[in-house]
Amino acid sequence: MPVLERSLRYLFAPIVLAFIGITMIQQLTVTWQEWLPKFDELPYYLLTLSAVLALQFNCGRISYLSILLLIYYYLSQSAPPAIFDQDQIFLAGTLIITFFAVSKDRSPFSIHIFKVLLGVSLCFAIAFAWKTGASGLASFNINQLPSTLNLIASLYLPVGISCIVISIYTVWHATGTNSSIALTQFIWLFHFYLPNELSLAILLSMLAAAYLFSMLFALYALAYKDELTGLASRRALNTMALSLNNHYSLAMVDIDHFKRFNDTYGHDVGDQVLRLVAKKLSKVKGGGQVFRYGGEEFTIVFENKDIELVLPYLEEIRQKIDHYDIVLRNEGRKLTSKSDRETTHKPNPKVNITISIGVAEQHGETSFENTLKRADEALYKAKNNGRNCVFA
Ligand SMILES: Nc1nc2c(ncn2[C@@H]2O[C@H](COP(=O)(O)OP(=O)(O)OP(=O)(O)O)[C@@H](O)[C@H]2O)c(=O)[nH]1
Repeated sequence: MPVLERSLRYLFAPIVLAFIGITMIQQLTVTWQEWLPKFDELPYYLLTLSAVLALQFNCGRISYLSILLLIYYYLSQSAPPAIFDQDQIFLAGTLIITFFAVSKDRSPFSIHIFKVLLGVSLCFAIAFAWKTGASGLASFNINQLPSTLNLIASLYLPVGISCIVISIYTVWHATGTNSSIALTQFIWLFHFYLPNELSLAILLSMLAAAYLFSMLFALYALAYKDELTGLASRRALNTMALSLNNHYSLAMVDIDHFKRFNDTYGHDVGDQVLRLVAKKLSKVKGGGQVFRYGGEEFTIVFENKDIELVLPYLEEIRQKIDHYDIVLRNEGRKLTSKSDRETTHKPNPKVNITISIGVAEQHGETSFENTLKRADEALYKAKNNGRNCVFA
């Protein structure tokens, strides 16, 4: 996925959506004044739920953040902690969010909990030291300090650096969890810089809801996406079959002699080839929806399309894969990128793979399983016919 798309999807979209959400809730709170006290309890339930769910799915970072926010909310509702002032808490929170943004998800019930405790304590220590140092600087005649030292005396510098680090990391490692952590930073900034705009209870409830949604999406991907190729999985195909009408064409695609390919070049290269074929297949024209059926088999469903209409699209994709040269690196026999190929002087070995396709049409009352079986039979014929062809 290009960097721009990753930035839009994982960094800017969640923040813009949260901003729109905040603005809408602000409008609503004007008319719902009497309901506001009822929201005070909500972060306790939602953050606890997200902490427990995150524990269940080994999303350690979301779990820790939920617990820390829960503690912060509890303390801010009762007696604010006396040892730290607001600036120190704000800076410590920012550093903790940055710490979680750049660390990996580990099981919260492992030895890593000590690393996390150490990291969090260190963030508090840095915040404390920074503020103390900044106060020392401020005791000078601050107007005589160079502007960079003025920046240090305020919190803009560390907070700015943290925001940049979180943003880069979120775009670089574009995942739902990292996106949620970037959103945490946004909500944290909003809470401290605009404290009177929206109550902490509503902000934290929104954030906890975002955590829960991100976990829900991760679960959805787990159930309906194939991990290796990123295509929709066989389970997704079975679910789609329930909503298909009685008019569609279905193609079964199989890579030819894939066992031989695996045996010659290794399983890792085989995996790369599967990804490559999946990428090519997903560009099939005619509105075909591509699924990984299992192993080296794929399924393409063309809704409301006759078989005569889809045959040229399938033939086109077969030819594209047939004509595609896969370049292997000499050492390690790994696939190379285009730039690698251009910079390496020694010509790398090229290999070709081909696919066979069997296609069947559903037009009437026969079941999905029946159509799938007929497409499989057509595929069998394509294999017997010498492979690298489309058979209906
Ligand atoms: N690398 C890799 N190989 C896989 C994966 N899933 C299945 N395979 C391999 O795909 C091969 C399928 O081999 P076969 O079913 O015998 O078929 P084939 O060698 O493609 O021969 P034909 O289909 O008759 O052309 C096996 O060697 C499997 O190990 C996977 O996820 N990754």
